Amino acid sequence: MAETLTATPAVEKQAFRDAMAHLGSAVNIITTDGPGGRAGFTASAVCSVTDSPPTLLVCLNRSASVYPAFTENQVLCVNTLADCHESLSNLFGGKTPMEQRFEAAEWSSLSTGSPILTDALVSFDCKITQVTRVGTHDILFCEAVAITRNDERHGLVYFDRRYHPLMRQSAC
Ligand SMILES: NC(=O)c1ccc[n+]([C@@H]2O[C@H](COP(=O)([O-])OP(=O)(O)OC[C@H]3O[C@@H](n4cnc5c(N)ncnc54)[C@H](O)[C@@H]3O)[C@@H](O)[C@H]2O)c1
Ligand SMILES: Cc1cc2c(cc1C)N(C[C@H](O)[C@H](O)[C@H](O)COP(=O)(O)O)c1[nH]c(=O)[nH]c(=O)c1N2
Repeated sequence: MAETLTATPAVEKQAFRDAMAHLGSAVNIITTDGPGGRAGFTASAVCSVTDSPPTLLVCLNRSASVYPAFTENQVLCVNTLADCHESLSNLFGGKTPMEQRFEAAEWSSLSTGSPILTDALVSFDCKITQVTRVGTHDILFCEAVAITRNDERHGLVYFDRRYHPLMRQSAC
């Protein structure tokens, strides 16, 4: 007997989002620069994939205003935010004009030319090596070509739709 195909997902979008709000995650500003222009957005959908070659993934909504810049430049930097970066995260989280986003912090560059946030916890300067399309998002697989770290700062976590500082354990 033919199986009935249905467009209704087993879990509704809102139920999925409510559930995902229970997963704490680091907060990152993903930046790029190149022929497609300078752009940046806040992302929590970031994780390590493999260390050989050193690869992270970043999930980017194709409807975001920054999407064309990332696809054209093919490079990006994952700037992981510290506890002092809550307002910067909101600024890069949508709607604000691009110049205004970048004016709010200091930037340098490493290897690819993507903006490096000078006081980030860690910055992974990357080239995009592979892209997989899933639903509304593109999964960008990114190979790190340079890294800069700040080992003193405290972290920032997004959990339950709010920001929380994440303290380093002091040395004993
Ligand atoms: N992966 C993403 O695209 C993502 C992640 C976090 C937040 N956001 C956006 O930031 C804003 C505030 O988010 P919030 O966490 O305060 O409340 P929310 O209710 O919009 O989201 C709750 C959680 O659901 C997930 N989520 C939200 N939108 C998603 C999407 N389009 N695709 C996949 N997962 C998604 C995230 O894990 C998020 O933390 C919203 O506009 C949201 O869409 C997007
Ligand atoms: C805490 C938090 C976390 C995320 C986001 C927002 C916030 C506040 N946003 C949304 C993303 O930052 C926003 O869509 C972009 O800034 C693009 O917005 P404009 O289209 O330029 O207004 C987001 N978008 C995305 O494509 N992938 C992600 O992982 C996340 N994560």
